Amino acid sequence: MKVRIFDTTLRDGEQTPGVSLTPNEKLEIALKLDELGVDVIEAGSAITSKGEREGIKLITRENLNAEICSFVRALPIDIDAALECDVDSVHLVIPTSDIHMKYKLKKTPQETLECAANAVEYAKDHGLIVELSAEDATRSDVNFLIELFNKGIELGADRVCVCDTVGVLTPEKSIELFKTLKEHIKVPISVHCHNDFGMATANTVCAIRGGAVQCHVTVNGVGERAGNASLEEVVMALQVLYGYETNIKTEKLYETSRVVSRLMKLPVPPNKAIVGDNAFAHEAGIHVDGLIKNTQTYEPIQPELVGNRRRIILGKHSGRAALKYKLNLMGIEVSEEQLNEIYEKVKHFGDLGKYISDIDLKAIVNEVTGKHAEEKIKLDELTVVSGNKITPIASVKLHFAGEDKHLIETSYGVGPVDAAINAVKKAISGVADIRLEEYRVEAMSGGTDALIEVVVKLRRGSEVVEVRKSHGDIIMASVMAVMEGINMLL
Ligand SMILES: CC(=O)SCCNC(=O)CCNC(=O)[C@H](O)C(C)(C)COP(=O)(O)OP(=O)(O)OC[C@H]1O[C@@H](n2cnc3c(N)ncnc32)[C@H](O)[C@@H]1OP(=O)(O)O
Ligand SMILES: CC(=O)C(=O)O
Repeated sequence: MKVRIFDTTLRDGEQTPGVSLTPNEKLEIALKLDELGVDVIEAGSAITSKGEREGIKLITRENLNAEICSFVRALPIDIDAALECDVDSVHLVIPTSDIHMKYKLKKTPQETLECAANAVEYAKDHGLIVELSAEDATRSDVNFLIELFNKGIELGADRVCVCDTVGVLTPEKSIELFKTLKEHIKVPISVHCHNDFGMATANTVCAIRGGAVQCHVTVNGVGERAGNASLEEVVMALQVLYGYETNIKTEKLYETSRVVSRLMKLPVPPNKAIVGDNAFAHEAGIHVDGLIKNTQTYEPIQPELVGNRRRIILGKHSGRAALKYKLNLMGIEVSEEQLNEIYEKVKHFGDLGKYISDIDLKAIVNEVTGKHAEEKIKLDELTVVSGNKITPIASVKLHFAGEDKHLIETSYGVGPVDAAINAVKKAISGVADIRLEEYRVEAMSGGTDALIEVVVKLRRGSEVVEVRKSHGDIIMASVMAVMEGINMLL
């Protein structure tokens, strides 16, 4: 069976406290979602604001493959706002639990039912596809839920949706509830789960097993409070563990995750299933040994299937097989005796609480083999000028050891860090094509004099290095990290 994916990253996902997307950012995410293959894009809630409507309009103008939907309350004013944006469908929501009807809506169940019925009729009269959605459905009387859904269906609702608004569903209850609903509802049933108890993925998958045919999900599981069911988890669980099909091009999951993370300014936790940077990372020696022999020993799926990649990390838990593998990848040959010595040093640094980066490993190898890699390009001078009445400007003087020459370059930036890194990039542009793929500030203790840790990821062709540098000055930490990465790639 093929499950329809209704993506609500741009609506419920954008309700993540503190997140707000510009119209163009919404469009960028919508284009990625369409490429990914979602069936429905809930582009927003048209009544919310002028900017929200601008974003939805930008998306509807693209004529994407996905159905474009707006959230609406059961109110004509919301439906009119959605119509103004030219959406295909509305996610027409009405609360059905006693607590929501009594305290929030201030309506009796009968008045609520009439409110929903009028709204469905209004939306259908205006040519919209209607997904009639019961808010707080999982704390509602199931007979009332069925009555309300069937009233809506009578008036033309095309689909219905059961919302576990505060995430209190359990997998067992989910299967039972959807089995019951399927017996009484003759249109496609959708499920919308929240992650308050970390059960959103399990509850969504169980809803499908019970009889739902469409699920509401968000990229990276973003959303209100603890978030929504995560698109990547639900899709992969449905496909790999239960044998359902979806239209998702799974190899685009990782890149979609990173676009959403970047635009929403919400980092993806390293241990996030499927798209986390640790989802296919291994340190434990026994695991890495197994992986080298056959990746299936410690990976349920291949990282390429979801566009992620395998990472072998060296540290306290590493074994010799991992070390040999890493050295081999880096093109470093050592004797068995040197290997043992390097291995002991890796363990020693691990015991000190350190993780061994590629640079650390190279330094250890150099120490053991007596070869000292020279710094090919050295930062001689760095000057940065920034302030409230000046475009940040930086100049760097680099020393190229091999040719014994100096190069001075100047550049602007949006801030002093950007200006400094732009100046370095400009200076080395004639030497090698090295791109800065990722820049983040990872750890900051309190206080204006705190130590700043900067992480950069640089690429030269197919070679990628990640470097961390700490310094009390964020500009120095940033430039030192970039310079070290450049030297590694040269
Ligand atoms: C579970 C969910 O995720 S629901 C979706 C949540 N999304 C949003 O809230 C979108 C962003 N919201 C907004 O921009 C604003 O809340 C607006 C524009 C929708 C409304 O703003 P306001 O008119 O100032 O109303 P406010 O937000 O204070 O209160 C909500 C009103 O909608 C009513 N309402 C809530 N849900 C529904 C519904 N499904 N159908 C009909 N009316 C509803 C409430 O009863 C309340 O009405 P009242 O003012 O008569 O008491
Ligand atoms: C409609 C919705 O987003 C919810 O009930 O959670």
